[in-house]
Amino acid sequence: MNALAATNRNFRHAARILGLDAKIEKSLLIPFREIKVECTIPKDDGTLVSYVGFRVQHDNARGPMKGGIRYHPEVDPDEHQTWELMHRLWQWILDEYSKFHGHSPAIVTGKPIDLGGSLGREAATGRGVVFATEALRNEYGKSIKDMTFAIQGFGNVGSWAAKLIHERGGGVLNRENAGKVRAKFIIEAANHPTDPEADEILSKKGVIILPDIYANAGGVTVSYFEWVQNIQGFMWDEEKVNNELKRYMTRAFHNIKSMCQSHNCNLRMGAFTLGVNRVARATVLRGWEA
Ligand SMILES: NC(=O)C1=CN([C@@H]2O[C@H](COP(=O)(O)OP(=O)(O)OC[C@H]3O[C@@H](n4cnc5c(N)ncnc54)[C@H](OP(=O)(O)O)[C@@H]3O)[C@@H](O)[C@H]2O)C=CC1
Ligand SMILES: O=C(O)CCC(=O)C(=O)O
Repeated sequence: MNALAATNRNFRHAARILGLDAKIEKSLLIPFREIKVECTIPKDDGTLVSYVGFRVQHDNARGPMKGGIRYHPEVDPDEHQTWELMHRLWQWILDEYSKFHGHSPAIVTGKPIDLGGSLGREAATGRGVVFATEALRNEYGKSIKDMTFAIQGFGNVGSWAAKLIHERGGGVLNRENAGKVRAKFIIEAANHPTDPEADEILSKKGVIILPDIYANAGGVTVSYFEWVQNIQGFMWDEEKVNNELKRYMTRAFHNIKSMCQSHNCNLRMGAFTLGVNRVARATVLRGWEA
C-alpha cells in the first residue's frame, strides 16, 4: 500500500473514532491546494532539460503550512553535491522571496547556521526520537540504559539517534547480533516505515509501535523553532533548543496517551485522533467546513 493510501486509511479510522461529521471528514481529506510546476533549464552543452515539481498545501486552519522538500533520487545521488545543492537552494529561496518582501529568513527552514538556521536542527530528529523513546519507556518504568536497540538506516536520523542512545548507556545492535532481535517496541523514526497490514500483525503480537507522525516530529519541531527565532530576530543557544524540544516531545506523548485512554486505541490512533481533532476544531471555528 502506498504512503498516501495508508495515511488516508489511518485518517478515516481516526475520523470514525472521533465520530467526525462527514462534511468535515471530506474537507480535511482533500488538500487545500496542489501545484504542479515545470521548469526548463539550459544545460552547459546548450541542450534543454525539464524538471517537474509538485507542492501540496494541505490545510492552514491552525496556522501557516510547512513541509519537507523531497527530490527524486536520480536528481543528484552524490551526497556532497546534494549538500552543495541544498545550500544553493536555501539561498535561492531566501533571495527570491526577499526580493519582494524584504529580508525574510523565516520563509525557509533547515538553513545553515550562518544564514539564520537554528542550532540543534541537524541532530533534532534523532534527538526527538530519543526523547520520544524516553517518554514511552517512562510509561513502562525502564530507562534507555536497560535496553538494546536495533536501528535500521544510518543517515542523519539513525546516526544521531544511535549516538544519543549510546551516550545514555543504551546498547545498539550491529550486524553480528541483530538476528537476536525480538522487539517489544518499535519506534518509527522514518516516514511511513510500517504498512497498515504489518501494523495489524505487530499489534496482535503485542508489539508497541510509537508512530512516525509523533516519533520523528523533532525535526519539524526544531524547524518551527528556527522560524520562531527568525521572526524574533533572536538566536537561542543549543541548550535552549534541546530543552524546548524535550518539553514539546514529552508533552505531546502525554497528550497522545490521554487520547488513547479516552478512545481506547493504540498509539498510532492516539496520535492521529489528537491531530485530526485539533484541525477539525479549528476548521469548524473558522466556518470552513464544506
Ligand atoms: N532528516 C530529518 O530531519 C527528518 C527525516 N525524516 C525521515 O527519516 C528518514 C531518514 O531520514 P534521513 O536520516 O534524513 O535520511 P538519510 O538519507 O540521511 O539516511 C537514510 C538512511 O537510510 C538507509 N536506508 C535506505 N533505504 C533503506 C532500507 N530499505 N532499509 C534500511 N536502511 C535503508 C540509507 O542507507 P544508504 O546510505 O546505505 O542508502 C541511509 O543510511 C526518512 O524517512 C525521512 O523522511 C523525518 C523527519 C525529519
Ligand atoms: O524540517 C522540516 O520542516 C521538515 C522535516 C521533515 O519532517 C522531513 O523532512 O520529513
